[in-house]
Amino acid sequence: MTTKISFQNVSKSFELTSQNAFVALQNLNLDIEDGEFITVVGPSGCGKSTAMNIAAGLTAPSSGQVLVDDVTVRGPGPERGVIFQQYALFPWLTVRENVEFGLKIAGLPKEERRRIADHFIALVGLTDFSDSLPKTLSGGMKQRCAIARAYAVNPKILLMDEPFGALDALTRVQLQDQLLTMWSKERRTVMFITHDVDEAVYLASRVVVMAARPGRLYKIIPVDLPFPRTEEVRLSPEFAELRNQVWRAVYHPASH
Ligand SMILES: Nc1ncnc2c1ncn2[C@@H]1O[C@H](COP(=O)(O)OP(=O)(O)OP(=O)(O)O)[C@@H](O)[C@H]1O
Repeated sequence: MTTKISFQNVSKSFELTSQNAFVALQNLNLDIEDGEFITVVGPSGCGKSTAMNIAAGLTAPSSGQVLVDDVTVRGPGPERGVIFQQYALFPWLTVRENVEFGLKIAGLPKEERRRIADHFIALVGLTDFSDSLPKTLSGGMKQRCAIARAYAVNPKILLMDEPFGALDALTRVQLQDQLLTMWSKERRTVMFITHDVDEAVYLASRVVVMAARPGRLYKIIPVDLPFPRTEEVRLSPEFAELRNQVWRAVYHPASH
């Protein structure tokens, strides 16, 4: 197995006053393997988004470094697709135009852009809405569009910060399944932040649990559940046991 993303002693402090700094992330060491799906959970303020933003190249670490394919991250790059909780679609572009956007920037010819966009729009189940504007879509549909757009440019890494956080429970479960289906076909490396312990266990091959004040890695819990993950897996005693284990690590870190 090869390491795709490597957090090496990554710390981040924010200056509050000239005398006072807040440590958002302390000495994070974490290797994510090529093609792995990891989820990151932890109490509010434990530095999950900070860690992801550093990997995305949107925030610089105060010390340490993140390597992607053995190269230090110094800014955003096309091999890393980022998806946030807020859909961040261009409101004046249709679903297809949104999905084609990155391909256009990359200079792909029109027919190829269209073929790739249509493929990913179909994968997320939005074919009938290809010509719709974002404002006419539900929250779940907007997020599907954002996922198709991120996938279309073929990033080897997907960094997802609570992408399903704003969605209702049913849409959320549907998008989890769609994401896993796409992941199993096109093995990207995924780092996925969530507050939802069930979601964390359902999606991941490893759950990374962080703790707060200062933000740090607390525990890594391997998820030895079979893929594809199905309703049967979700209802199994093994799933329940893992969920309890993650829950205890997140909410009662000192008690075990
Ligand atoms: N620009 C900033 N200036 C000062 N403090 C910041 C800044 N960005 C983040 N922080 C602080 O760093 C800590 C970690 O923030 P971060 O957003 O990474 O946490 P999180 O685990 O993603 O939280 P949540 O689950 O609530 O989204 C928080 O206490 C936050 O207030």
